[in-house]
Amino acid sequence: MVGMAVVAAVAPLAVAWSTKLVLDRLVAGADLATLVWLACCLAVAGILAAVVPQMSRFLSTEMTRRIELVGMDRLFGSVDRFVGLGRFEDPEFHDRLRLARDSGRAAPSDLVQSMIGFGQGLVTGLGFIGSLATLSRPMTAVVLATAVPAVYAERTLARRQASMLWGISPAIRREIFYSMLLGEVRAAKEVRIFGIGGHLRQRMLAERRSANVAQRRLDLRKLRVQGTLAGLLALVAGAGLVWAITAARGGELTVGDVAMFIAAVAGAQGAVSQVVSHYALARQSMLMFDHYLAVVKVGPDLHVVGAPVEPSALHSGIEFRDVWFRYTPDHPWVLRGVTFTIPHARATALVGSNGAGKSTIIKLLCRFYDPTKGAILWDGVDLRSMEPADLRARIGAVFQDFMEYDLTAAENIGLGHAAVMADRSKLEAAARLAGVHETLARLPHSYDTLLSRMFQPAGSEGQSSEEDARVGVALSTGQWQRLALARALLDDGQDLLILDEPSSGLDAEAEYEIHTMLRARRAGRTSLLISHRLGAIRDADRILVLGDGEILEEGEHAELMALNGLYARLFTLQAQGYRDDTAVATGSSD
Ligand SMILES: Nc1ncnc2c1ncn2[C@@H]1O[C@H](COP(=O)(O)OP(=O)(O)OP(=O)(O)O)[C@@H](O)[C@H]1O
Repeated sequence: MVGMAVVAAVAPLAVAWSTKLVLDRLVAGADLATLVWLACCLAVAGILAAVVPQMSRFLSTEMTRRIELVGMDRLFGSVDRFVGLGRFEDPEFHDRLRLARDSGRAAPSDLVQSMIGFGQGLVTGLGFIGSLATLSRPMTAVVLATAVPAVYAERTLARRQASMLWGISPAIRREIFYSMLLGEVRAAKEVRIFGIGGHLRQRMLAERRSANVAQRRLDLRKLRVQGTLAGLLALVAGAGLVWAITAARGGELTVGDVAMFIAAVAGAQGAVSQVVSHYALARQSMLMFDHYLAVVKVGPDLHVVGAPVEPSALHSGIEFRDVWFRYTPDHPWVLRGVTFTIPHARATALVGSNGAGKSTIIKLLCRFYDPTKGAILWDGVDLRSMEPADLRARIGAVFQDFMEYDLTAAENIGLGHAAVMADRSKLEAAARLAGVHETLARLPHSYDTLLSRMFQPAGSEGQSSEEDARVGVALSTGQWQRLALARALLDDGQDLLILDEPSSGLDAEAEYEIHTMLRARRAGRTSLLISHRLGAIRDADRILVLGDGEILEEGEHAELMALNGLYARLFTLQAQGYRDDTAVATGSSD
């Protein structure tokens, strides 16, 4: 690209000088051979001037593609190294990530291109300025002087552009959110049943309008500044032309000199604008690249220790010791001095009303966050002294908001486990445990069927079987839930199995089956189960009742019933519901 830039920089100079020489020799009546030779030089310079920009355009897009790959790899490599969840919940981080993604793609190549363009403009500019200086020194000084306000103005505009882009980020983020709601299948049902499409569209447009206002304000400023500068340049060129024609008429300049003068003024001005605008682009790219660097170089999101302790296979239990937690200092306390133990080889259940803090306890257990006060101990060792990845390797989990991957059934269970993907028996065993094997085996391509909510793409009839395998099959919510369960059950050797509402989407029979399976599997293993269906957890070895961020009750089912507290009330309420229905059914059949 540098080579191309040198040729591209020199070619216009060669064209201008060849033109001048051709014209001067023509007027002086030179011989045909000289004229033809000069014309050939002019033609070659013209061809180079025409072709080189095309070639350098290809090279620059190729360079952009390659830089983009490196940039994306480093950016998302850094994001993947965030071990906690806190940053993902920070709106400012999302704005920065979006700008980092854009600038990581564009800024490095923009910077390289602007540096090359800068150098190219400098070479051409110096050539034309030198040529102009041979014709008129005052004119050269005037052309050079116009560069000073241009540099200042473009520098200011670049800074304003970068801060405007940061300023409109929240609006852009909200606009993206509304547009996703309008186009996403998951939101489509509610958008239609509640008729909120128009409202969301208006909100999306309002965000776009507010971003447009800021962009327009800057564009108008650019128009004023750049328009004034362009007018100034045209004025200088026009005045110079008047002088050149007058001088040629007075015999001071030849016809070739006039052609050279016109080319030199235009070339010098063009080169000055090129240098200035590339300088501005470079500056803006560097300012925007700060967002990329901010993400790539950001420190760890959770406390790290120099020499992490390897978590041992669990043999005693996990203890929450006076754990206090709030998501940020601006949020209220979610857990207030929670103390309890999840004993080894026992099934512990966590119950409590909505918002009591059950899922938060799980997030702390997986070390997605660290306690604000207090400690969580794995066989007596503080989780904060462990590498989160080592800890998580010992935990299997089904989250309440589990993921549905638009991938094949096999990948949905064994994603990331290359060995398991090759030997399907383990996959199938996990699927059988979760009660989803039959469903998956019946799919058109069995475990290799793509599971997708995006359904069949248009015009898929008559496609090859390879294409056919890419056609998605939709599962029901309960089936997806079983898949998530199979994913958690895949690794048999995990020390702790966490199940946050693992059966909320299942029918009664399936729930019974799954719970019988889990009960059998839990025996002798450490598990933590959250469920609002108290029938599902009544046989747990220990039930913890959480309320308002505190452990209110603790014990086995019978003990808690005898206590006649919150658990007993909730359990009786649920049981009552079933009994009433049974009574009605029995009564009617009688
Ligand atoms: N990421 C978050 N940022 C701030 N507050 C949060 C966050 N997640 C949860 N909360 C708050 O923490 C409290 C406990 O939430 P949590 O999800 O742990 O409750 P839960 O007991 O699991 O409820 P549910 O039974 O509805 O699943 C709630 O008041 C909730 O608003």
